[in-house]
Amino acid sequence: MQGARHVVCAVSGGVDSAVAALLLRRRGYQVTGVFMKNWDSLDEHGVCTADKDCEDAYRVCQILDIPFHQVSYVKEYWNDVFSDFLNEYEKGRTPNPDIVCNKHIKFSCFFNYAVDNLGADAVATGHYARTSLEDEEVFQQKHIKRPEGLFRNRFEIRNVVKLLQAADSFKDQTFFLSQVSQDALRRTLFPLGGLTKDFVKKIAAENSLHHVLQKKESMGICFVGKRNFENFILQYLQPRPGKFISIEDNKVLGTHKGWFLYTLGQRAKIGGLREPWYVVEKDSARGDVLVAPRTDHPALYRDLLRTGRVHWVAEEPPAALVRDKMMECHFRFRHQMALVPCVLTLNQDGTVWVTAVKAVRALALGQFAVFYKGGECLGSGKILRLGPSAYTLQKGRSTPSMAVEGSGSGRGDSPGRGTTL
Ligand SMILES: Nc1ncnc2c1ncn2[C@@H]1O[C@H](COP(=O)(O)OP(=O)(O)OP(=O)(O)O)[C@@H](O)[C@H]1O
Repeated sequence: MQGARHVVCAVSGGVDSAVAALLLRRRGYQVTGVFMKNWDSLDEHGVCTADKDCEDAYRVCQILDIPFHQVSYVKEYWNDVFSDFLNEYEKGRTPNPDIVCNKHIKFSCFFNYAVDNLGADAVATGHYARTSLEDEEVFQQKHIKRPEGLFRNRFEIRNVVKLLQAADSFKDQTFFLSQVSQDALRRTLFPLGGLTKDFVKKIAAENSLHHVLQKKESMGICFVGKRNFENFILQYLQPRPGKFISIEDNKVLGTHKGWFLYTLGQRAKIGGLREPWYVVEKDSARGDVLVAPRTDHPALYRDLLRTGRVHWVAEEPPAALVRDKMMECHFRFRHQMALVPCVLTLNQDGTVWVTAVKAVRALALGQFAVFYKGGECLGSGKILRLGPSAYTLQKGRSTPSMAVEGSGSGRGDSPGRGTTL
């Protein structure tokens, strides 16, 4: 009889991956923990947080009595994630480095290392997500003792694997996994997919994993940490001074150090003004940031966008979308925002138009539109073009974000509702 199957678990030093590794051990797998060092600098207090996290990850592996490895993807992270992050900001977009990191680092570099160097049968992470395979396996294990060979079939039979939302819908992290490849997903376990965060913490407490329980949840962009975003980004991008301009009367209200410091919907602090103003447009060509006087200003609401080429997790693209050229589903463009019903229209170049049933606040170029249908995360595409806001339509003017960008040039296709962009 063969030995237990080998699962390499990404252990970050946090509670989720610690419990993921613990559960895998309990399921009888041979587990190895790997810590990835992706960012190599000091935090706002001059402490290298990666070193502290690595120590915590090492302790997790000691407590669980599993082998520990550390790998450095500092160079890969810089080239594939951080450079993209800076480029996107320079273009006036709002990037999502966590989605890009999962695609290029965790589910590519780490996945390949685990399989090729450590001989893993599968990898695992502490993400709150599920796959269609996971469900099948649970079902099979309920009725029969897992025979040898079942595990092998699980990874070798070329069934399409779906990415499914976690049972804990508040913690669901499929948004961040929406660009993961089918090959990696096929060999990935998400042991926390059926659990709530509270339950995960309880398991950690009951199993001597107190040191990871005390850590704070990772929030925001990991490499920025608690630092002031403006100070952080200005270490890497040259200031590009420009004007704050009121969208209502084109009045110049003040100056800023660079449009890349602002995201749509964000409150802009304009020197000397006490009343709040909100960013509604960025004109990277002129360097201006257009602002509106209310957080719910109609200039912030749009119901139409176009993505770049969509990455479909399971079906490339969904058969119904190919057949009908249109498909109803839901989307979100920020983690944990409520899902928005929408209609997708497929273009020949693999991009899609997304028409939301009602206008949503603060859609921004560069964010990912992530698509869902019936609990399944279908995939995502980067937002490269926005439709007009009700306000701009009413005023009869075009805005910078409506300009053609990158792929998705709008050649001869339309969202199918008579909108002209
Ligand atoms: N530096 C790292 N080294 C190894 N694995 C990592 C690292 N960072 C993240 N991961 C993996 O990715 C998963 C999701 O990470 P993320 O930071 O988004 O979530 P989290 O809820 O804070 O997870 P955790 O509590 O395990 O830190 C982690 O559970 C872990 O499996």
